[in-house]
Amino acid sequence: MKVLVGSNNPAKVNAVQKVFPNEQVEGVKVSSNVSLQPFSDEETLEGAINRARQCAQMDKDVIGIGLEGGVMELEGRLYVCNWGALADEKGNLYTAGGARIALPDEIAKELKRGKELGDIMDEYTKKQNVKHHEGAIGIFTNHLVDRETMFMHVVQLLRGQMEFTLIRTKNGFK
Ligand SMILES: O=P(O)(O)OP(=O)(O)OP(=O)(O)OC[C@H]1O[C@@H](n2cnc3c(O)ncnc32)[C@H](O)[C@@H]1O
Ligand SMILES: [Mg+2]
Repeated sequence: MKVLVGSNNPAKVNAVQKVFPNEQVEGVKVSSNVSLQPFSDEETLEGAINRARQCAQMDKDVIGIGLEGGVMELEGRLYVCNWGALADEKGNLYTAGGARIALPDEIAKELKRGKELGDIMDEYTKKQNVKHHEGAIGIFTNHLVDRETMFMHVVQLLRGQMEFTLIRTKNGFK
């Protein structure tokens, strides 16, 4: 079985490879078909599903995984949020959400002005491509949880749900 990941971002592809160590994992460029900066859980999840479904249709005997980052507002604060989806050729779809943390006000302000979080983080840290490395979550947790680790958790939740369904179907329990 091949696992196609709808992104070439190493933080995403490496997370999937670590959760599927015995499978061939490949990153492929697909469109999320949502905004470059999703601004709600709904839009972020939709982006993940769109990526996963396109990957699942690309080849035979593959599963497709879509991982999408975004931001969402809750009680007046902006949180970075993450969603994942796993699709197979038969049309089964599994979804899971990742950790979220509140963003500092100065970051939220820039997001509301229309800037992308990835660009804001590069300016803020004076680094390049933070989104391919530790991500906003890594920076604002003092590197205790980086973007790859956070996505690994999402992918574990996806793989676990798929396996649960496969075992349930095989054993016939409800
Ligand atoms: O190449 P792709 O797969 O698109 O990877 P990406 O880093 O652009 O990630 P997403 O499209 O999933 O994220 C949507 C936007 O949110 C930003 N973003 C989300 N989480 C982030 C994080 O932890 N650190 C930095 N930017 C993040 C990112 O810059 C994107 O512009
Ligand atoms: Mg992107």
